[in-house]
Amino acid sequence: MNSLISVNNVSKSFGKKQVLSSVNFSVSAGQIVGLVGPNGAGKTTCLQAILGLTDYEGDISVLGHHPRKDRVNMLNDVAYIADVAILPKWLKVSQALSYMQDVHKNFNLEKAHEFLAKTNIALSDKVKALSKGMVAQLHLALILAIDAKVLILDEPTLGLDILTRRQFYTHLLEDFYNEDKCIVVTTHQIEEIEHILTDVAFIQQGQIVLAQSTEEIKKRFNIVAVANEQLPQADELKPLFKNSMMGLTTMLFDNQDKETLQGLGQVSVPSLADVFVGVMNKETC
Ligand SMILES: Nc1ncnc2c1ncn2[C@@H]1O[C@H](COP(=O)(O)OP(=O)(O)OP(=O)(O)O)[C@@H](O)[C@H]1O
Repeated sequence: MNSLISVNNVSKSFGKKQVLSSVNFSVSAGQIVGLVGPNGAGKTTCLQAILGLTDYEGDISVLGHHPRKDRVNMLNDVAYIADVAILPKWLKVSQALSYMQDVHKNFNLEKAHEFLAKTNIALSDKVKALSKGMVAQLHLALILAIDAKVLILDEPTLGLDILTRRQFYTHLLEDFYNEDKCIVVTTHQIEEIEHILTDVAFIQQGQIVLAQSTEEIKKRFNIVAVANEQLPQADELKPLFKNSMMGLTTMLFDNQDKETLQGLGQVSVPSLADVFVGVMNKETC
């Protein structure tokens, strides 16, 4: 597969505090990767290294460019949303569009107009007069109108209501994504983006603890609603996660034989959030 981003053995410290330790992963065309981890795990630092916004040890290549040494060329084909609230408040929507057209050679004004026409945002509106959700939509219009190969989204829907969050991801798939591009997205609301992810990378204390396609994850992990009389046998198989509620115990298993699990109770495919909780409770995976 055609690798658009490759991160090899990347480490990063702030003073004595190591926040990334030998991080390795790659992202190919067509992949939508969720970088998921608890608060302070190193997600933003990792994305900033990929974008050349912070220095690091190790090697990163984005579309063949070095993010620090060749940043200007790299940014022709990379788009980035860091935070929905960073557009200047005094800016008019029309000025934001002209600015993007002036500074970005791959910005398509017509596409931005088309996108904005689907919203309640007027070209004459100032950013300060827009609601948070509308600022996010404007931001998205500006970013999706860039014909970028790589899109990096760091918690792009933070603070937005559920309808706007859903709309955001729908637009992302319909108006930006195609098989020549890749997206890396961080979020704490994994259940909301699970359906769009092709791959996930779980990060914990600066280390990637699991990096796999969502398809492989669904095959590898199983949730079992364990019957009470089977609890001792189930415990022997060392579940990653165990939850008992109202007399019913559910357990998450990694790489266990399906038939054996079926003997313990009803087996189902876990959500990525279940797998995340299980993997985070385990030291290594
Ligand atoms: N500029 C900085 N100076 C010192 N420490 C920093 C700096 N930026 C981040 N850190 C530390 O690096 C670690 C990782 O932070 P980072 O922002 O990458 O985490 P995150 O996974 O994005 O967290 P969150 O989900 O809370 O946004 C944290 O312990 C944080 O305190």
